[in-house]
Amino acid sequence: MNRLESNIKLCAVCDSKASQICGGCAQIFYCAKDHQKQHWPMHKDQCKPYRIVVDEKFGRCMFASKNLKPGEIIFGEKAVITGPKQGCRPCCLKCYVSLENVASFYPCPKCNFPFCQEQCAKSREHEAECVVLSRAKSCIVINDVNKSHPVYQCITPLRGLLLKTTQPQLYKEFARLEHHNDLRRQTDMWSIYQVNVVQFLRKVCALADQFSEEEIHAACGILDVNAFEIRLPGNEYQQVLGVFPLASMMSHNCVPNTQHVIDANAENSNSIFYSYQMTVRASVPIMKGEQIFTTYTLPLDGTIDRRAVLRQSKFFECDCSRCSDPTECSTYLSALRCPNCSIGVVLPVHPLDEKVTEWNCSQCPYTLTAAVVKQVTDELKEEFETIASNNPEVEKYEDFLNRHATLLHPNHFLMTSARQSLSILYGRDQRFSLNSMTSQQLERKVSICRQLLAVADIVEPGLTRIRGVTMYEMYAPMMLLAKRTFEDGQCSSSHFKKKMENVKDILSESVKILSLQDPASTEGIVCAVEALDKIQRWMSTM
Ligand SMILES: C[S@@+](CC[C@H](N)C(=O)[O-])C[C@H]1O[C@@H](n2cnc3c(N)ncnc32)[C@H](O)[C@@H]1O
Repeated sequence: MNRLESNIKLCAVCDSKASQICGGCAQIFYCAKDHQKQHWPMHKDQCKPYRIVVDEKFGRCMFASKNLKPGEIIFGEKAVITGPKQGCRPCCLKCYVSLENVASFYPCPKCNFPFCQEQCAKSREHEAECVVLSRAKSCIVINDVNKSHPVYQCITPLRGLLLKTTQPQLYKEFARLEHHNDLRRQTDMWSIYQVNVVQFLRKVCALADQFSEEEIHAACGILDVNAFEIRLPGNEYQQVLGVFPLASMMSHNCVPNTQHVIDANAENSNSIFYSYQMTVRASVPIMKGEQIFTTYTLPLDGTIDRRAVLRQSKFFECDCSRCSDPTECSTYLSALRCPNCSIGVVLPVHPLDEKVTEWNCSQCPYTLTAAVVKQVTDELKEEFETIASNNPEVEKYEDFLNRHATLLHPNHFLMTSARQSLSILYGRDQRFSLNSMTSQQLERKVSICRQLLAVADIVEPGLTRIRGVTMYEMYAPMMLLAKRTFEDGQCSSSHFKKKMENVKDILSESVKILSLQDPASTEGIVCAVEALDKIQRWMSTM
């Protein structure tokens, strides 16, 4: 039995009975503080609240090595590379601003790639790749900045590959990531990469002596399987990817227990891409020995869509408890309403066999085939997309909710998405500014936020961005409603005070959650903190 398994904990320095535990990893014990101090130089590299384990199902994965509280940092990590996402529109290769937002761009004199300004073209990030890309200068002609161009597909894999010579230690970390070449070989993407990346880099950029076809495909696969999307403030389209090798060790679960933020302005360090810093925190309590999960999909999507994304881009069949449950942990995010009895919900009998499963009503013999459910859902998705992409308006989403209330469960993912948009639009749409909204409309906004929270708290529980943002959206209409009823003499001052206490609690929680978010997106946090301060001062005078 080793030191960890024994019930009697021994000091890591002198083997005497220990009374203290290392607070960082909860794995090592000491008899006294001075021995802990003495041991730190040896221990610091191993002192982590997680461990990486190889598992038959998940491959390498991460487990908590101590109990973690919600909000506690599990690890922080800087990107080994960043780069444009596949299929992105033309963007600056340094700061990733979309070139459609740039009045006149600066073409790099050596390789012809367009940058938003000369300074970006001369950045260290572009040096090594420019040498390679300049060999293909004549092919790098980007005329239409509103349309994606295939030449952007090779940039991020090339950045990964070039680490081999520019930063061999980082290349080792990059290259050991999962690429699933054997499974990807059968896909359409493989043939696209073969032309746009492999042949382009080997033939046109003359890299055939440096990188085999297999190696270049592996770089493409590593990005598809592991890269995280980086949301840059003010950048409407998610165009940027970052590789964070340690964060890649987190497996997927459709109900994750972590949240991560990526700060795009972290201090520069030795890597040219190191300014992107990821921080991963526990979003709920995680017990020692529990697996640490992130999510590779959108938590508010339904099971069929989430499983399709995971199958196509991550090459596994998700069988987590949410995917296996027809009700999706009682959220009913994929459920339909029964048109036959009007009281039952129609759910898949075998949610993991989505292509063939029957969908049965919970109250009557009504049944639907998987094909019919798919057809109906696809049509509604298309309708929803049209609303979302063409100047989204309150009335259009409300109309969508009304028209499909007899067909879709109130929590169906399309209804929930409509509510998520409405939770923001009410109060922000010019025709629905908070002060001009009727009390009924304010109540509607609060009720939409509550319905959204009820679902989000199950599929993305704990201290999450969606909870912070939704609570922030709730506080102002609640405060206005309380004020209006008080001023109209419809509630006593003690009742009013109680309501305001409730508003303060909601805002405080929102501030607490949003403060854990990317410091670069401080706008919301500053507003929330200011509002909280105002309420607190105001209440102290009541
Ligand atoms: C980002 S990598 C995670 C690290 C990977 N396990 C490794 O050993 O490098 C994603 C891959 O891990 C595996 N994986 C992650 N979550 C999984 C899950 N819930 N079920 C099965 N496999 C999973 C899949 O092979 C997936 O393509």
